[in-house]
Amino acid sequence: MQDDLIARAKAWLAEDPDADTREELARLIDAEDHAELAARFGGTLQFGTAGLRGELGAGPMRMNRSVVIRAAAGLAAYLRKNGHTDGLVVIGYDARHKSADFARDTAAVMTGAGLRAAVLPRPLPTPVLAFAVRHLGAVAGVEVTASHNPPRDNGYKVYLGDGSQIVPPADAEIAAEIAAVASLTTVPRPTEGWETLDDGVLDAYLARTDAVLAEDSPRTARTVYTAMHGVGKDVLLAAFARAGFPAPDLVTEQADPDPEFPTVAFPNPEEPGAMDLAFAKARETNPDLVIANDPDADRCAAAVRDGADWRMLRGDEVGALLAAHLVRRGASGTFAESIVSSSLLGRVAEKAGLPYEETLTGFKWIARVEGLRYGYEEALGYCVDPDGVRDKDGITAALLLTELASELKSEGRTLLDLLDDLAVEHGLHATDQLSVRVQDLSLIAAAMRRLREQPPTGLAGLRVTDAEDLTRGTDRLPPTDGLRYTLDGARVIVRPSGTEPKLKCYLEVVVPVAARDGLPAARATAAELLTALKRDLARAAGI
Ligand SMILES: O=P([O-])(O)O[C@H]1O[C@H](COP(=O)(O)O)[C@@H](O)[C@H](O)[C@H]1O
Ligand SMILES: [Mg+2]
Repeated sequence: MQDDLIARAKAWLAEDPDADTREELARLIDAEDHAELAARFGGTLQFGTAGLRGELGAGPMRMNRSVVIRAAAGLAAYLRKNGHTDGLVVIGYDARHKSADFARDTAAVMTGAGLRAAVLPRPLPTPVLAFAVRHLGAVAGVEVTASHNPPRDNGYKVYLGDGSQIVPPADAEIAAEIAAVASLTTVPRPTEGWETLDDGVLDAYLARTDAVLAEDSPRTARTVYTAMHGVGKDVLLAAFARAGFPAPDLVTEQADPDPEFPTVAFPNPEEPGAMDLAFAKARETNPDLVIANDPDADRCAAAVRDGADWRMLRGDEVGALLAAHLVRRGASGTFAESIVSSSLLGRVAEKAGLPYEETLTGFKWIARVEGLRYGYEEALGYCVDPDGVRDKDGITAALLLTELASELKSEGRTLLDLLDDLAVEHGLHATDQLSVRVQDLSLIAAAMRRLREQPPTGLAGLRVTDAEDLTRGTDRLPPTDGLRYTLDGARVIVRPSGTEPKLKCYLEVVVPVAARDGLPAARATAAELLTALKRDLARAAGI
């Protein structure tokens, strides 16, 4: 067994084109570090919520040049089998460690497979790549990014010609082609022959952002903006200037790309502390709104002044605000969200007489909803212009939210006032998340098992009226590893993250509100219920 492990590691090492990972692997082999080798050679990275994602390092369970070359070769084989023998593959990348190398390897493999490859001119937001796929008539797209993951991670998002990320069965078919790549020596990798795109594609993306805003809407809201050490700044500033918004005040320490993300523990606006510098700036400049992108700028977070200080809006709050704004503007088409997001969107759509759909987690699902006009997920993702970008887009979401803030400002109101309106109209929909990061992935499986073996019959004093195991799928949803509990006035979903070593529990309580003056009491009740739900759920899951 252990000899086999060493043999596999040596075979991998012999083909590894990257001096960094070669050195790392040679050290592990010399040290006969079986535990580390088993962790790296115990399987292969699989497509998750958003493509491949994992820690940088040597071996098939890590992100590295060998894994990327195999992934690209598998994708090329899949495209060729599906009749795209000389189609265009467009490739984007963020500013993480190795991202540019992985993009170049992908272009080389596509070129070697007889496809045409075009690489974006520099590190750019993921939505620019998603836009470029359809704009350029590509048969596929790849974005090298690990989004908001820690600095040591990287990843690989795969899009097909419809501009959306892959879903079953394409992901399994591509995975089978990847598994069939026996040796890197069978993968031709020319050193040239692909195109590096110029700024034309970015100009076209920016021109398209015009479609997001109403022609004569007010553009007065002042903002503070952080790019979270990622690639969003230049494109966001260009889009804001084009729209005629005041230039955002930048969180300068986080404005430019830095693969070490030095000022934050995790470059994710959802994580505690990530917004500290943005809040400090906001206390100085007192804007109408604080906006953050995640490092690949497909997420958009927002914060507002609430009483004496600033507070983050939850993804579900921003999701409802944007929906209400689009409804006020007379939008038509389907509103959609993932099942882990707030049920308030369904209420808003219903009231407006608009079709509404629920999907599994991830924009690979939301973006495919037929007739989609607006889609969002609680993880700070919003698709506000599906004809432009069939994925979440942190730039256009920021534009639309800033337009809404401007419009409310012109009425002497704020985003919080609009949230109050929604609560009075539809009941207070309060959400929270219990998210547990683990070192040892088996803890997540153990928690899921425990919940399956001993399903809770009540949580936070509320009765569980329905317990669904989503691995069986439902009449509307394909199978997924998740559990959903319906309670009297609450809903809980538990699932393993598909992008990070985390167990995520999504909580929602709905508290009726008779009139505006009942809001503070409703908020207090909701907060208590959410706290109790977290406590009882953690106990039931043993986490
Ligand atoms: O990382 P990003 O910004 O691309 O975001 C990715 O991960 C999020 C969290 O997924 P999970 O809960 O499985 O970790 C998903 O909601 C999103 O659709 C996906 O694109
Ligand atoms: Mg992202």
